[in-house]
Amino acid sequence: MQRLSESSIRPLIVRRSPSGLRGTINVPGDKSISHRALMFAALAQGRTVIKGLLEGEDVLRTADAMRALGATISRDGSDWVVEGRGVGQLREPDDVLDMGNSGTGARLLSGILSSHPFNSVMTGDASLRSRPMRRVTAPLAENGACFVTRRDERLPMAIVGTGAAKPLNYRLPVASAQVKSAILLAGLNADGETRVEEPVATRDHTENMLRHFGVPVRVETTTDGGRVIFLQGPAHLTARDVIVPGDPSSAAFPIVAALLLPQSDIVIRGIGLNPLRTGLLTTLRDMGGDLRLENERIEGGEPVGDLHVRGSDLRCVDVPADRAPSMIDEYPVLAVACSFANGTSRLRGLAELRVKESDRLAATVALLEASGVVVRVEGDDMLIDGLGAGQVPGGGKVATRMDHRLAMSAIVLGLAAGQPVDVDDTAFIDTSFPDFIGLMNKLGANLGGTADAS
Ligand SMILES: O=C(O)C1=C[C@@H](OP(=O)(O)O)[C@@H](O)[C@H](O)C1
Ligand SMILES: C=C(OP(=O)(O)O)C(=O)O
Repeated sequence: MQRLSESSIRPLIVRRSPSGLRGTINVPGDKSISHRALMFAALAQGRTVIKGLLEGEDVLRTADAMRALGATISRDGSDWVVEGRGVGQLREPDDVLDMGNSGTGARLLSGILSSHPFNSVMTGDASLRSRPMRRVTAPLAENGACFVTRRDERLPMAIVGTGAAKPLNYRLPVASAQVKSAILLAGLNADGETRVEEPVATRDHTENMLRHFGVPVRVETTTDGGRVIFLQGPAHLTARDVIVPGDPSSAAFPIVAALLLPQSDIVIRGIGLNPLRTGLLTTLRDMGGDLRLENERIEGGEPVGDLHVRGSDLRCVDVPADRAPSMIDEYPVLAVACSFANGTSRLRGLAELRVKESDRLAATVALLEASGVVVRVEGDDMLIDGLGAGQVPGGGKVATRMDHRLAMSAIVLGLAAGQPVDVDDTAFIDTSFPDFIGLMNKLGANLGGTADAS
């Protein structure tokens, strides 16, 4: 498969859409669930068939890593087939594991590698090499593994795993499903009970999928809305087929674009509706967005539905900090929606945005300011002075900083703004949403004005 290269850039000039968006689409498979499906299938005994796997760059890196660790992974039509090795049975990789742009791949894999008795080395692209790893290496080192990172706790890092991992008892200092999952994955090959406490509930795909693979996971809810997760190791995973729902974080882009363009009327089929992922839908409804769920059902153990979206006049919103984990990747595109709303919006508690593929707090401010929107940061909150439907001047040049969500947010902004928006590079969209531009064009977005690559 082709791999993203930091030197092949794809600029795009985005012009206002001539009409509203119309049509019915499916978005690609959920990225979080896709990473986990490959990892858990590799840790299971037997053969797992995965339907709807996201074939984005981030997930393909995870597939490569699990192959390097001894799993057999192949594509059969549109299905992916994994012959697993079993917990504790992965083998030492004979080369560096390159996780590309993916924080989820790197953090979750650290948990697996820490509790296997061999050595490995992990790296990533320039974006991933700038992201903090201490949040996983600090707790995981307590299970007996040893990590040698660069001096500032960044990748590349060497991991000396242990075959006699101690179970961890850890309270997360930040709301992070990646850290929670890394600890649970390490616990699969530890001797005894692993306990992870999260002060705010984060996406629970790891807990759900472990149960699906036959591992008893106990969850208690704390009085202040947090959760404690218990897992008994060593655990045995039995191969079970997986169906991956459409990614609500990817759906966010066509959803916001349709809301901002009058006369839009679209349906997105089969979106994952796990309640720990639907903060954006709640927020857009609070803003007056015309969003209707149809055909709600359970598929592959996760709630899914079809979402009907119509162009809407939006009003400003005040988003509480405790909603952040349920929409953490959606803030850049929500900020775009707020720019076209009436009144000043306040998005609270966004500290974690500073450590994503880019500093998304700074990058979102730059994205909006370049197109004539007044926006400011107060502590960890972002305040956006909305200009009203169709009133954002546009004309900005956007630096996407190796960040797929920024590139897609800039495209949504450009589709609804007055003047063309100049996006420096759209290549990283392939990490999570291959053919995003093709799908938007299918809805009538008319994204064609590619500038010359330089
Ligand atoms: O566990 C996961 O699959 C993810 C968790 C989130 O990261 P954090 O755990 O850092 O919040 C999210 O931003 C990321 O895109 C996917
Ligand atoms: C933060 C993201 O992903 P990751 O942490 O896996 O790089 C994202 O997809 O927005």
